[in-house]
Formats: sequence, structure tokens, C-alpha cells
Amino acid sequence: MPAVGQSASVGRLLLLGGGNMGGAMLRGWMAEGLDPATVTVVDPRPSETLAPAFAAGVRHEASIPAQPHDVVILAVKPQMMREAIGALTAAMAPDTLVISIAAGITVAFLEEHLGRRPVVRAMPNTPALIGRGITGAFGNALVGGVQRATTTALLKASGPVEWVHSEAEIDMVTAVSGSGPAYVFLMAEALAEAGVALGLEPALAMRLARHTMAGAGELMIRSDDEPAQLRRNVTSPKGTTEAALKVLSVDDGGLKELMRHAVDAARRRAGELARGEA
Ligand SMILES: NC(=O)C1=CN([C@@H]2O[C@H](COP(=O)(O)OP(=O)(O)OC[C@H]3O[C@@H](n4cnc5c(N)ncnc54)[C@H](O)[C@@H]3O)[C@@H](O)[C@H]2O)C=CC1
Ligand SMILES: O=C(O)[C@@H]1CCC=N1
Repeated sequence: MPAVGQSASVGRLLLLGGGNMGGAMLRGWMAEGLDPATVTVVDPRPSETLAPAFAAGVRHEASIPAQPHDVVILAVKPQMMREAIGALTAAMAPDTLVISIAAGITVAFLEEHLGRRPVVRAMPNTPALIGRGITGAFGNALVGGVQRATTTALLKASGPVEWVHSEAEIDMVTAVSGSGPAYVFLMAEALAEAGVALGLEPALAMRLARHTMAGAGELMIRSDDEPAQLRRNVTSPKGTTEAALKVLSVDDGGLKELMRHAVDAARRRAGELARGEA
């Protein structure tokens, strides 16, 4: 799979929404060598982090331009989507590929408003900001090999791309990896606060927590062992970790049960967003 910068098939790209995620994706494409002159960002108030991209030649528009694009990426909030895509067909040709990263926005909704065309629902996550994300993707029946290759080339600038077989799985991906970084950050906050409660100086407790989460995360990526084995490697019989894990009840409920509830709440919320609930 070529990097997006070498992929002749990407063509003219319109990014609708230059906020956190749209900005992260744009930086990823530019880092991979995508020609800035091929990209238009449409956003009345883009993130300041996009200033270098605009300085490098990415075009900025406050409203949708009436010129056809080959690929349109939808990166506005789900609640804004209906309003934001109202005039979008002016910027599309019949075969324009649409890639939406919005939580809960369905292929049917996009087909209804944009016409029957190749549509991909993708779900990245914020480590995309440093090229360490992971993205789930699902395409409608009009997404053939070429559109799939184009999508993969664009999304893999943020990290691995996992194509799923059903649209329902995208809501599950959203609940696990789309929202997942927040669970990890909460764990880091909780760990640091627990250290402070023991008597550690707050800045030191936070350094210990950040490095522990980041180091354990990197070890999971680099190691051939499953996370459960890596956990066992830390846990000496009758040692300190065992005492802590008894409280977290790793094997019988506790954190695992809580995580099931949390992830299920995220998946159900994706369904509510799909139904247009605020
Ligand atoms: N933040 C995250 O962790 C993730 C977010 N997403 C999805 O990405 C999408 C964007 O989320 P964020 O980047 O976090 O939000 P954000 O609020 O940072 O960015 C949204 C951008 O859309 C712009 N916008 C609003 N109305 C517009 C319109 N009519 N036309 C053009 N642009 C308009 C805003 O000015 C803003 O810059 C959401 O649909 C979200 O579900 C997906 C994966 C992860
Ligand atoms: O919280 C949200 O709705 C978005 C989608 C996944 C991560 N952030």
C-alpha cells in the first residue's frame, strides 16, 4: 500500500471540519508527503494548529466551494453533520468518495443526504496526533478496490487500519478504540491521584503515572506476549501487585465488569447519535 503522498489515486481532497481529528489527519497526510495544494479545508473556525498547513499551501475556505473533489472527509461533530453537509454535493462528482469519521453517523444518513455513492465510515482516535492511532473502517457496496486502497492510504497515515465487515462493528470500534484513549488517560489520572493520596509529591506522581501508562502501552505493542501474560509477569506470588489486583478484581468482575459497562454505554450512545439525539 503506497503512502498517501505517493498515491496518485487520492486526487483532490476536501476536509470538512479542521478541528482536533481533522487537523490530526491533515498533519499525518502532510508528514507522508501529500501535496498541500491538493487539499482544501472547509471550516469557519479551524483549529489554530492548522496554521502551518495553510502556510504550506493547503487551501482554506469558510464555506463549501463549488468545485468537484475526488475524496471528501467529514470531520465535523455528529450534531453538526446535517447542517454542514447541506451544500456539499456542489463539491462532489457522482463517484466522489466520502469518508466520515463522525461517531454514530450512518451510511444510510450520508446516502440519503449526499446520494448513493462510495461511502466509508471510519473511526480513528486521538493518538493519530502523533501517528500512533488505530482506525476502524467500513465501506458501503460501492466501495471497490480502488476506493478501499485510497481510504487505506489516507487513514494509515495515523496508524493501522482495520476494515470491518458490518456497519454495526463501527459503533463497537468507536466504543473500544475511538473513545478508548480517554479511558487510558482517566487511568493515568487515577493512578497519579492515588500516588498523591499515599504521600507522593503531585508532579512526581504524575510523571510516574504517565511513564507507566506509556511504557506499559509500548511494551504491549512490541511484545509477542498477550496483555494477560504481561500482567502475570509483573505479579509476583504474594507480592505487591497481587495485593493491588485483588482490589481491582482482575479475574472476577471489578475493573473488567466496569469496563464492559463503560464500553457498552459508549456503543449505545453511538446509536443515540445515529437517531439524531442531541
Ligand atoms: N476527538 C476524538 O477523539 C474523535 C473524534 N471523532 C469524530 O471526529 C469528529 C470531529 O471531532 P473533533 O475533531 O474532536 O471535533 P472539533 O470540535 O475539534 O472539530 C470540529 C470542527 O468542525 C468545525 N465545524 C463546525 N461546523 C462546521 C461546518 N458547518 N462546516 C465546516 N466545519 C465546521 C468546527 O469549527 C471545528 O473546527 C466528530 O464527528 C467525532 O465524532 C472520531 C474519532 C475520535
Ligand atoms: O466522544 C466522542 O463522541 C468522539 C468519538 C470517539 C471519540 N470521541
